[in-house]
Amino acid sequence: MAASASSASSSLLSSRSPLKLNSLSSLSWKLPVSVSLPRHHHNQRRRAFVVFAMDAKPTVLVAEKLGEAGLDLLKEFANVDCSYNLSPEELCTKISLCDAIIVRSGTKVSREVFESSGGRLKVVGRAGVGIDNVDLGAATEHGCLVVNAPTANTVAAAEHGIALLTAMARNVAQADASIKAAHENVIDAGKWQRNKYVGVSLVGKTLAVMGFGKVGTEVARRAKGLGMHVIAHDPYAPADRAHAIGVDLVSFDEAIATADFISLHMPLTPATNKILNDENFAKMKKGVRIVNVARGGVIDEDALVRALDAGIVAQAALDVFTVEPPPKDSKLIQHENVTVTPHLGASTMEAQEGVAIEIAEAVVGALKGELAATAVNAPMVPAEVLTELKPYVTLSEKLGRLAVQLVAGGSGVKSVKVTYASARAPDDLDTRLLRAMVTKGLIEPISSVFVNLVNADFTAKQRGVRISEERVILDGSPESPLETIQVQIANVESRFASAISESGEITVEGKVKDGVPHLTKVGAFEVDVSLEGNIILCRQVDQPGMIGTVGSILGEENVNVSFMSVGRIAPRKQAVMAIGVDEQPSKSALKRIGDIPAVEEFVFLAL
Ligand SMILES: NC(=O)c1ccc[n+]([C@@H]2O[C@H](COP(=O)([O-])OP(=O)(O)OC[C@H]3O[C@@H](n4cnc5c(N)ncnc54)[C@H](O)[C@@H]3O)[C@@H](O)[C@H]2O)c1
Ligand SMILES: O=C(O)[C@H](O)COP(=O)(O)O
Repeated sequence: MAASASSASSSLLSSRSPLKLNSLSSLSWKLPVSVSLPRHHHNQRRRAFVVFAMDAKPTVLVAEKLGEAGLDLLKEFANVDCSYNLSPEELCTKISLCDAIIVRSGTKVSREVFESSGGRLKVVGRAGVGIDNVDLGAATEHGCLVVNAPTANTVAAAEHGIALLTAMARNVAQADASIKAAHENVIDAGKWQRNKYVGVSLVGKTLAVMGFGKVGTEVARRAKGLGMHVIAHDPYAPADRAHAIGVDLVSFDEAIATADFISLHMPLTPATNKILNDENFAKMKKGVRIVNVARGGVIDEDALVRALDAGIVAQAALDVFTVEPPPKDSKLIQHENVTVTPHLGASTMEAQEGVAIEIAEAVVGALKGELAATAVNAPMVPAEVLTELKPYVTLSEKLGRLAVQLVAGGSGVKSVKVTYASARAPDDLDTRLLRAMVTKGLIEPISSVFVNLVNADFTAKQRGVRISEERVILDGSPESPLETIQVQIANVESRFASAISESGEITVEGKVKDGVPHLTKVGAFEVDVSLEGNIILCRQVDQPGMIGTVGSILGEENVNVSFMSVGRIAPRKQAVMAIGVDEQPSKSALKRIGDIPAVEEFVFLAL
């Protein structure tokens, strides 16, 4: 084995300047075109997005109100059609005449929209962060680039969070409604209810910020200014960033149990879906107050009504809902201790101007054939490259997912190294897609960001995660593109100490066997388990009967085991058992495994 190669920090789209894919002149907009790539892209030809002949002005449909500065930018380059409140049918009719569309969260850009465009629609611009209203799969299938504006509304969302917090504490909305209702009834003195609307003070109270990202950080700063004691829970945020503004990062349970106020700022992911539920409301201080300007789905809304009725939650202030607009008969909306706004977090003049400029620049850039740094769906990768790399793409993403789940809360991920062992010459292996997929695996489980080849490096850089790559050049014939991929996270603690290698990093390694990605190494331990379903890792004293004992527990708990593999340092010393399971074991099943005397530590990892 000849050792290695270069270490390169992420460079693709490493700044916000777009990557220019092609020249504009003399090319037609009607079809994606081919452009030559440099040597390290195998001299293959790939399709770029949209290209216009200089004489043909594209048409941009602006389907929801957009700030003037953004409209002006668009008009310099395109015909702009501002048509608001289109019905789905009207949108489908109009779209066949448009090359790009710009929306906020109120317009559904569905599969039907892409189908109705007859191939003309090339760019969707989301003037905001969340892209849940755009069918990304359909966009990609139709070769349509989706871009968003992820940063311009952060402060607006934070300010709205603070507005809801203070208004809720002082019953502003309820008191206002009561006086107005009284005036409609020709001044009913009884409605001048100074005693009913006595509020609570914020100073000295504990605020738990759940999700210490862009918005959460700004909320924390502002709450400190109000004299609140601010704690935060975010398993993936670096503790030093929190300390820098006087905020302590704490566990989820500590945050919800000690808070007088809880403000939600995490993305809606499978892990955060209904994270505030009956079980967690029961752990809260009686009389806690809750603010949500993140996504409605992070709260189990029925459980919140129960918690309000039981007096566990004294008040809630909500900007977002599982279904928007919420049904008219919603008990939550009608609850007297609940204050609501119609998803207004991003709705300030300033944020909308900022978002408008951000999205107009991205859409114009995309129409010119540039890959925008805020693109959220995949550009087209040459079919030949994709076919060969497909299992390695899956392997890369899953190794990233495993590695980040092994990080202990509060550690913060800053330095990741990806090592590719291959007999291919470096020029014959384009690792951008693999690096992007490792990044996707690392970042998506902990964020609302959609990561792909276009935005992976940008996203990593924005989050302060440095991804370096190393090549180990193997002897032999390069039949397959890669032998192994290793992902290492440095300077972190692990939830599973055995995942730390001798050199001190969380280390996971895998390879593709018969087209299927396998995990082959965890820390210093060699294992072999196919990366399908989920995985339990257990460190134990190597002794007879362990596989049977763990297998029996999982069998009794109706959890199907797909693979089991044991890697050990030496007979009767320590061993790591990797168990592939189809279902997520219950808490009690995991506890039973943890209670086996020979088991020293274990962790469940979702793929
Ligand atoms: N109401 C609005 O109009 C409005 C406006 C902007 C953003 N938002 C929403 O606010 C939320 C935050 O946006 P952002 O721009 O700050 O995103 P962000 O990606 O910058 O921050 C999200 C943070 O949540 C953390 N996180 C992930 N999983 C977590 C978990 N299980 N527990 C605790 N923290 C977790 C991440 O580590 C990250 O630091 C998103 O849901 C976004 O859609 C709403
Ligand atoms: O995702 C976002 O950016 C916010 O939720 C704001 O959505 P809006 O643009 O519809 O106000």
